[in-house]
Amino acid sequence: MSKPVIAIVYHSGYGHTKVVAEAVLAGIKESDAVEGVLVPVEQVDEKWELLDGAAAIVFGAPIYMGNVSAAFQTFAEKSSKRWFEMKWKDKLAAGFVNSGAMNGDKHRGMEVLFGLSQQHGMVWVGLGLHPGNNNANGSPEDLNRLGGFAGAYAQSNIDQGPEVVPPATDHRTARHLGKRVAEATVRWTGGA
Ligand SMILES: Cc1cc2nc3c(=O)[nH]c(=O)nc-3n(C[C@H](O)[C@H](O)[C@H](O)COP(=O)(O)O)c2cc1C
Repeated sequence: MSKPVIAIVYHSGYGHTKVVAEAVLAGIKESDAVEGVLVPVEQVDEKWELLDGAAAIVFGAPIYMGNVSAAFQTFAEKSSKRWFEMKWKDKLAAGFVNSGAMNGDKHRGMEVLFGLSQQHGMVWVGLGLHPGNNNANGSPEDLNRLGGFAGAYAQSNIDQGPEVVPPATDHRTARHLGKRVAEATVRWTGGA
């Protein structure tokens, strides 16, 4: 039997959110029992069948003007064709967002990703971590330094390129999400 597929559907206008998507993929790849695939929204028209066959879909977007980017939202609207037949019902879902500001209205974007998953009848997997960087001994190096619960949050200084930001700590948090979704997928599907 083939391995359950976890697709990561993401948009990245300038490469920063792509780095986060790659970190999620690295976490998925820690498991031999599942297969991870990156799907940039620009390529989604060739990937609908792959998404229909996936066991889990992780959604990722940069925050533009306090919301997920328009390109991601275009993908979300195109996915309505799947919604009519409830093709994604009972797949696992998870999300990650990335923005320039520490807050930057990231959670608003995360709620859009969650809402998309619920429209499709999917089952949401959160981050499953305590917040880091929230006490006297805490540090920006902590896992989950931005203290998210619903998914993986990342922050990229707006004057630095994706080879520098988001920082390694956010890569680790995103990697944790990928690993968690892989483990959840094995439990949810009964494994390969
Ligand atoms: C059109 C536009 C709007 C943006 N709006 C926000 C915002 O509302 N909040 C924020 O924190 N950062 C905002 N940013 C910064 C981006 O979220 C940040 O640069 C992010 O790393 C871009 O990711 P990408 O390279 O994957 O596109 C905006 C950037 C652009 C280009």
